[in-house]
Amino acid sequence: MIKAAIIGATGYAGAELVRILSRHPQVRLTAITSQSYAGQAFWQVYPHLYKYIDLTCEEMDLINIINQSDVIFAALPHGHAMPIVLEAVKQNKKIIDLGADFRIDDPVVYESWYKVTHTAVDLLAEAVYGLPEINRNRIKEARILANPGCYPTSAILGLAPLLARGLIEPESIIIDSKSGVSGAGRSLSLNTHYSEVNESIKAYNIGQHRHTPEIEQEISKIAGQKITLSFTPHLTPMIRGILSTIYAKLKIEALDMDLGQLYRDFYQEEPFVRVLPEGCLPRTKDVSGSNFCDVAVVKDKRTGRAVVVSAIDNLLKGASGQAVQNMNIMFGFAEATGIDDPSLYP
Ligand SMILES: NC(=O)C1=CN([C@@H]2O[C@H](COP(=O)(O)OP(=O)(O)OC[C@H]3O[C@@H](n4cnc5c(N)ncnc54)[C@H](OP(=O)(O)O)[C@@H]3O)[C@@H](O)[C@H]2O)C=CC1
Ligand SMILES: CC(=O)N[C@@H](CCC(=O)OP(=O)(O)O)C(=O)O
Repeated sequence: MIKAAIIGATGYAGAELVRILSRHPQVRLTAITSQSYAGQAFWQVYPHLYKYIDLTCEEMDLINIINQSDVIFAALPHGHAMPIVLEAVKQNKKIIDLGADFRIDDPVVYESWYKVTHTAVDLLAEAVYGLPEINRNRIKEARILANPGCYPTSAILGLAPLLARGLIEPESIIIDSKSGVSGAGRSLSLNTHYSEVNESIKAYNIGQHRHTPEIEQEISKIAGQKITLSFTPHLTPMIRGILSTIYAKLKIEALDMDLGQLYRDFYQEEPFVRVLPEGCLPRTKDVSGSNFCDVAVVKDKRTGRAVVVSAIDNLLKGASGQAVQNMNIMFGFAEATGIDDPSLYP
């Protein structure tokens, strides 16, 4: 049994961590923090978790919280994880950051996209990008785990088999992603309130979304060459889910290949990637509340393009489910412990 703390437990990602970890057989939750709800019982903030845990939200007393824990989850807005990671490393504890602060290898790239000064540059090289399907062996040894972004999870898992086999023209990649509104977090904002998002779909941040360098960095590693791509996110009137549709020009040698078989072989051993049978396409509805990433690949013979569709729940495989999957790997627990129930969401 390990002791876990969640910093930022009252956000959407943090609340999902509370829900999963409160039922995880190998974990005891020792502390949950909040900036605005300190002193309140957690269930008062999230009534659907009444009787799951009896912890009260507390202020971030970093040194003590880290001292009392074996693993710390940081679920804060980007720019806030650096002091937590520094203290966790000082106390030689494992830290899983759900934000973006340790995902980008190059601090200059991080600072230019996030407009935040990185204050723990010396630790960036140690951080492991936590996509188990790609980095499982490194995750086993990780002390600092950079949990991937939600859009990048759907994009990288969709592209990995084609890139690993060198079957697409790397500069031809276009990623078109649609997200539910919970991807923007719980804080109130004009862009995400009901009458702005309901019955409406819009593209945003074209060519300048912060997940672009993260996707490019990780798929470049898989391909073994530097890749630049087009990524367009969309906000859709649903609460959870991301559907990514990815287009890429196939190389000549791939035109006659069975791409579905390629994907099935690539993800054969993966507990959380489901390559759908031919003729079936992923839907956000089918992964909602689960840690699954559903994937399908279609060869568009007329244009010579591969069209890949992937679906995840942004709060689970795109955030907290994946964070627990990573924790399981880091501590040697069975990888699906606590996240193998497809009805996770009440
Ligand atoms: N939502 C999603 O789908 C995904 C989110 N992530 C990442 O996970 C992290 C958390 O996201 P999400 O849960 O959506 O965010 P929310 O806005 O829903 O929650 C943020 C949490 O951080 C706390 N917080 C906010 N500002 C501060 C601060 N200055 N100091 C201390 N605590 C603070 C909030 O406390 P309080 O409640 O008291 O205000 C809350 O607990 C982010 O980095 C996000 O990018 C990653 C993948 C997907
Ligand atoms: C719908 C929506 O607004 N989505 C968010 C996703 C960001 C997120 O959660 O990602 P990080 O973990 O990298 O901050 C956005 O586009 O900014």
